[in-house]
Amino acid sequence: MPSRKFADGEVVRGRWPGSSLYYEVEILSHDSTSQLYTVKYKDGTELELKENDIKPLTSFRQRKGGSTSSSPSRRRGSRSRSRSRSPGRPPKSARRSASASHQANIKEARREVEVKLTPLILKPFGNSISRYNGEPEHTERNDIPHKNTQEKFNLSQESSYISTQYSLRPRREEVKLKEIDSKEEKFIAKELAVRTFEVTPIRAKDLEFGGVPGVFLIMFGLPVFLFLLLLMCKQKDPSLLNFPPPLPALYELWETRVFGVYLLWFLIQVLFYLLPIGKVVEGTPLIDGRRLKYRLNGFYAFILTSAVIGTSLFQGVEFHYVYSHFLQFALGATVFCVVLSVYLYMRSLKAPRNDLSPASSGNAVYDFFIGRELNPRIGTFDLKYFCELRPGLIGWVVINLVMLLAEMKIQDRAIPSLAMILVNSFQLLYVVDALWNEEALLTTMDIIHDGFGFMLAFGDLVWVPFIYSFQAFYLVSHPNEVSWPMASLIIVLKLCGYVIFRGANSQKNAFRKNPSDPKLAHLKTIHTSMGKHLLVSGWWGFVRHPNYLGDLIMALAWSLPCGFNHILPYFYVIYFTMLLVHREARDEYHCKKKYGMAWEKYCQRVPYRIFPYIY
Ligand SMILES: NC(=O)c1ccc[n+]([C@@H]2O[C@H](COP(=O)([O-])OP(=O)(O)OC[C@H]3O[C@@H](n4cnc5c(N)ncnc54)[C@H](OP(=O)(O)O)[C@@H]3O)[C@@H](O)[C@H]2O)c1
Ligand SMILES: CC(C)CCC[C@@H](C)[C@H]1CC[C@H]2C3=C(CC[C@]12C)[C@@]1(C)CC[C@H](O)C(C)(C)[C@@H]1CC3
Repeated sequence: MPSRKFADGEVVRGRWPGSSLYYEVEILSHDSTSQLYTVKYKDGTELELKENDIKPLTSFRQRKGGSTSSSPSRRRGSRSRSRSRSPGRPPKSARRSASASHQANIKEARREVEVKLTPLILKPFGNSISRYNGEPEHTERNDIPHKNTQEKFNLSQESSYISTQYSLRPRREEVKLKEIDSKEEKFIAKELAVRTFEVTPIRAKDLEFGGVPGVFLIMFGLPVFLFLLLLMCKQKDPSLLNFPPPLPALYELWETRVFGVYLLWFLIQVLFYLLPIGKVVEGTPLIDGRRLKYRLNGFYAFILTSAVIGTSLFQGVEFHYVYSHFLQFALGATVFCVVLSVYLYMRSLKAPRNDLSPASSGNAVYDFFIGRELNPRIGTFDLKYFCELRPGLIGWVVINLVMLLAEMKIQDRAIPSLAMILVNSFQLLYVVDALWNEEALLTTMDIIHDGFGFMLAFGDLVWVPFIYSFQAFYLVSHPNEVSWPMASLIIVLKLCGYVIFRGANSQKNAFRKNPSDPKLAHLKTIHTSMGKHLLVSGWWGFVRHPNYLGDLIMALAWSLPCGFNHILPYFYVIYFTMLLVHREARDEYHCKKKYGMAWEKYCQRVPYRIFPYIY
C-alpha cells in the first residue's frame, strides 16, 4: 500500500495550481486511491493537490537560510533577489521585520518569483449565464480594473494570499502583454471554475441532512408522512388530536390505470420539453470548464399543456378521476420516483469523475439520496432540469384546477369559492413566474451543487404536486367562506411577498448577468477574492435572503384563505420555513467557503439571515 508523506491536520505549503507560488495550507484528508491530498488554504478554499505540490514548512525555512538548492524555484528566487531595486520589492529591512505568517507568505512568494500583476478582464460567468444564440454577451465592467496597469505585488488582507482576479508571472518572461492576457484569461477562468466547482471528497462530518441515518429516515419517513397527511385531510374533522387514520394496504392503493395516466402525463411533458422552440442558453461552467446548453421552453410547455387541458375539458374528459384517485396518483408518482432514483444511481456508477456532484460523498445510501451525478443526461435531454420545472410544477397547477372542479361538484356550487379562487390564482402566479424566469433555475444550488437522486426526484415529482396543492385539496372537503375585506388583506399580503420575492431574485439575477447594468449603479457592493462582487444594499442589504422572506410571506398568504379551524392547511408554511432555514444554512456554508473573508464582511453589514431583527 503506498504510504503518505503528510498527516491530516499538518500545516504545510501547498502550490497554488498553475503557479509556482506556495501558500500555507492545512492537510484535511488524503485519498489513497487517487493519491490526492485535500488541503485548505487560509481563505477557506479547499483543493486537491498532488504530493509533489506540497512541501513541508521546513523546506522553505531552509531556503530562506541560504541553501544552495538548484531547484527552478530556487534559481528564480536568487534572480529576484538580485533585482533589489525593483519597484515591486520593498526594502530589505522591511522584509526582515515582517513576523506575522501572512507577511512570511508574502515574502516567500516574492522569493519564489518576481511577479507583475496584470488585472484581467473576466467574463461574467460564476453564476451568470451566457447566451450563445446570437445575443450580445455582457462583460462584467464593474469588476474590471484598468487593463495593462502594472500593480505592486500587494496582497490584501481580504483576499488572504492571492486574488484570483490577478495573474502572477515571472518578470523574466518577455511575452507581449496582449498574448499573456488572453492566455491568462483562459487560465483564470478555468481556475475559477475549478475553484468553485471542485469535487472534493466529503468527510463524514460534512454530510448534510443528518448524514446516512438522516437521509435514511427522510427516504422512508417522507412518503409515509405524505400519505398520512393526505388521509388526515380527507377526514371530516382533520384535527391533529384525532388518531391518524391507518395507512391502507399497498394493493388497495395501487392502480395500474392510474399509473398509466401518470406515465402519459410525464411523456407529454417530455414531448413538450423536446420541442425545438425557445431560446437556448448555456449554464454555469462545470468543473472542467464546459458549459451545458439548456433550452428555455418551460413557459411554452405550460401554454401547450393549458391548451391540452382546455381541449380535454371541452371534450368532457372526467377530471374528477384525479381527485377520486388522488392517493393512487400519489403512489404512482412515488413508485415512478423510486424507479427513477435507482436508474439514476446505477447510471452514475459509470459516470466519469468530472460528472459527479460536489455533494456526493462516496457513501452509497447518502449518494442515492443526494444524487451522485450532477447533470444526468440522455443525449441532450437533461433529466434533472426537466423534472425540476415540468411534470411536478405544471402538475401542481393542474391538480389545483382538479380541486377547484371537485369543490364545485362536491359542494354543488355554480362557481368556485373565493378561498379556492385565491389559492388557485396565487399558486398559478407562482408557477407561471418560475416558468417565465426559467433561466434563473440554472444558478440554483439544485442545478449547480446537488446531484440528481431521490431527494430532488421525490421533491420535484411527488412532494411539489401532492403537498404544494394541499390547501386546494383541503378546501374541497372543508369549505371556508372568506369575506371580501379579508380577501383584500390576503391579496395585499400575497402581493407584498411577491414584490419582495421577485424584486430580490431579479436584482440578483440582473447583477450576476451584468454587474455594470446602469439600473443597478446605485447599489453598493463588496469585492470578493473570487473576482465577483456581493450586493450589500437594495434587497440584499435588507436581509441576507430577501427572496426567502418574500417566498415565506407568499406561503402564508396561500394558507390564510383556508381559515383558522385547523392547523393542517398551515403545514406548508411550517414545512417551508424549515426547508428555507435549512437551505439558508447550506447556502451560507457554501458562500463562506467560496468567498471567505468577504462573506464574513457581508454578514457583519447585513446581520439578519431571513427575518429582519429576528433571524
Ligand atoms: N417553493 C419552494 O419550495 C422553494 C424551495 C427552494 C427555493 N425556492 C425559491 O427559489 C429561489 C432561489 O433560491 P436558492 O435557494 O436557489 O438561492 P438564492 O438565494 O437564489 O441564491 C443564493 C446564491 O445567491 C448568491 N448571493 C448570495 N448573497 C448575495 C449577494 N448579497 N449578492 C449577490 N449574490 C448573492 C450566492 O451565489 P453566487 O455568489 O455564486 O451567485 C448564493 O449562493 C428563491 O426565491 C427561493 O425562495 C423555493
Ligand atoms: C427532502 C425533500 C422534501 C426536499 C424536497 C425539496 C424540493 C421540494 C424543493 C428543492 C428545490 C425546490 C425548488 C422549487 C420547488 C421545490 C423544490 C424542488 C422551485 C422549482 C419552486 C419555484 C421557484 O421559482 C424555483 C424555480 C426557483 C424553485 C427551484 C427550487
